[in-house]
Amino acid sequence: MIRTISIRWLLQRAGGNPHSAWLVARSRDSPARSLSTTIGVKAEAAKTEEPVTKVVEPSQAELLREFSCMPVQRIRNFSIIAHVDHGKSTLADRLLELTGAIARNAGQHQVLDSLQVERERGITVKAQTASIFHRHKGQLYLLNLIDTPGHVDFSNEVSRSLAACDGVVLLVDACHGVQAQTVANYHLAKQRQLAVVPVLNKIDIKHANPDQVCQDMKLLFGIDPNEVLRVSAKLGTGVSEVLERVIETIPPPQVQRESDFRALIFDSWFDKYRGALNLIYVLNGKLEQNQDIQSLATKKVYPVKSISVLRPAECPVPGLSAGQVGLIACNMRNSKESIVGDTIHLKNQAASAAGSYSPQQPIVFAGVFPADQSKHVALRSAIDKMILNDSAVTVKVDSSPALGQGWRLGFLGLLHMEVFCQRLEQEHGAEPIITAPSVTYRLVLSNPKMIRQQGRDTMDISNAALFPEPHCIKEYYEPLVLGTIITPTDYVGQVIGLCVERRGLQQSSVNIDETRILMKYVLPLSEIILDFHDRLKSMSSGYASFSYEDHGYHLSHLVRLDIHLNGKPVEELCRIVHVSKATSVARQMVLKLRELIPKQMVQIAIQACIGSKVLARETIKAYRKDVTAKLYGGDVTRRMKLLKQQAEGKKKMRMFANIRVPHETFINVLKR
Ligand SMILES: Nc1nc2c(ncn2[C@@H]2O[C@H](COP(=O)(O)OP(=O)(O)OP(=O)(O)O)[C@@H](O)[C@H]2O)c(=O)[nH]1
Repeated sequence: MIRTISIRWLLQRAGGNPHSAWLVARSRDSPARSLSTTIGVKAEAAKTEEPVTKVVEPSQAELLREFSCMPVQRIRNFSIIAHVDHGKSTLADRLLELTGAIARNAGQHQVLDSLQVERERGITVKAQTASIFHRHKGQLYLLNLIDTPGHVDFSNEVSRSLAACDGVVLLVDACHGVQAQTVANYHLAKQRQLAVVPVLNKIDIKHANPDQVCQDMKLLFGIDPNEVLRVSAKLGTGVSEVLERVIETIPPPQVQRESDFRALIFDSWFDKYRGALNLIYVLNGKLEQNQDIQSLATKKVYPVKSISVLRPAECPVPGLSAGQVGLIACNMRNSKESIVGDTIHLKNQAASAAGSYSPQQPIVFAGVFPADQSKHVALRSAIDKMILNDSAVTVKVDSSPALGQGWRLGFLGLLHMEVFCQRLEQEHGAEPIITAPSVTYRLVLSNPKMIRQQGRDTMDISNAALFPEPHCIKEYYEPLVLGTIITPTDYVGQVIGLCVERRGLQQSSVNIDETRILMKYVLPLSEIILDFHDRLKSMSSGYASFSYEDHGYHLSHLVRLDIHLNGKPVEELCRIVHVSKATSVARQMVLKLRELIPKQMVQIAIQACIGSKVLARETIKAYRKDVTAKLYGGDVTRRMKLLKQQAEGKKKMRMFANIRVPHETFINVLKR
């Protein structure tokens, strides 16, 4: 006989506390008692002497009810951090499946990589949050999981995610071992004093070497090999132990429920109907719908229109308490109002800043202009919506005689820039022109007239078009980075060759084990932003890895390299380069442009120059229509006449030549 008990009735019997009712549901001492005090159970009784109690998983509605009254002690906030492709999103999938947040075998992979650009490129570019419930030793826990990106260009996403966490799952691929981004992310977590759960992934792969990787983790991070969990995120092996370890090792949030409401905005995005949505981490007190909140940065007041929790789909909840993560809509309109890193509190209550998160400083700058000035407003609105979702991008108004009004955007790397532009196109239908990206150089001016204009004797410049004449400059400085490279010893020669070619200076070299080496190099930032990572990967069959940190400015000698098409300078293509690289860069650029610019009705001369000195030149021949095709036999003079007419027509056309340069040329020309 199966009896199903009404949840409402059981809740009443348990004094309205679903959790205590749930606990009793698990006791199996007497059939009568279990039947009368159990929530969500079906009891199979009578058939056997020993009654069997079957616990049914709580429904979504019950879980959300649990959410509202979840004590802080049963909340864990953690991020999954790792090097690129070590399996973070796959592990997140398994955790979501295991906890019932998504259906098993739904055929969807990397569920949290929901952006089109993430699916197309197979990489995570945005950290994504999911609140999941898991029962451990009879108690239900709320786990806020954040899947972070692994690529160095999106490290801002990792830092902002860690601001809302008390611990991390440090995932390491059992085949590739510890990589440069593993080291960088581990130190980021340690700086914030977060608990670390070390996990080895991909143990199902035949040539995986988990013991060796554990030894490397011991050497580099001092992690005891016995503490390292071994899982296969793909097959699901050992994944439940990860959840158990998260609950046991990561401390509950250090928050106060009794004090006034205070929360950190750690992500935001734009919704067509509701405006800017803010993902918040509540540090103190409680927030409920229709309360008025105030931004600490702007002092503006907003009514809370809706509150929801991400599971990973949005589920409305009546309120959020300290320690919880949730999404609020409150009529904020743009990135000037919804600021990632800002603190919100209740209206007219004093509050201090909630978190120590501040976005990373961009290192690569590029001009972004509408292809047609009539699209200026649409592009501005698209950029504004995008920076709401990507707080690492900086925007300044810019203008160019050739391209009109636009913006100068700052990014964390070339991939970041490419992804941003791809998202502008895919998510907002904008197709801007992007100028050659550049780092910020520092110039000490010598010309008193220039100094008077600038008001100071140094000038920071990232736009090559504004590079002053050489006689105005006393000293040039360029930004450096301290790079960490981990490579198998087999490729050490090629990797050192690449670093030397990129003007790198070796600082140290340590053998991690017999097969791998960790090297530190000081490199000019301009030499690594474009294709250093790709070259490193391809020369080491994908095994070497690279991460970097700021290393200040260094004296240098720079020149401005101009590109002329049929004698006219193309401002978008001019670049600032080190003097020792000018000729080789000039040669590469003209050859690349010859490939990238399609043949047109006129001949195109491509020249790379410093001032009036031409360093390299290539020509793209014009299309030639076969005007003699219709002739059959006949006199040769007739043929000559037609060709002469064609040549005259072309001469005329060249005078009005308007060369079409495809949009993507401006980025692709820089890839070697
Ligand atoms: N054999 C095997 N493959 C795995 C395992 N976990 C992940 N993979 C594969 O590794 C690749 C990368 O997995 P992702 O989950 O996208 O890696 P990620 O760390 O999220 O990548 P980024 O976010 O771009 O840094 C995918 O092809 C996965 O199928 C595993 O346990 N075993």
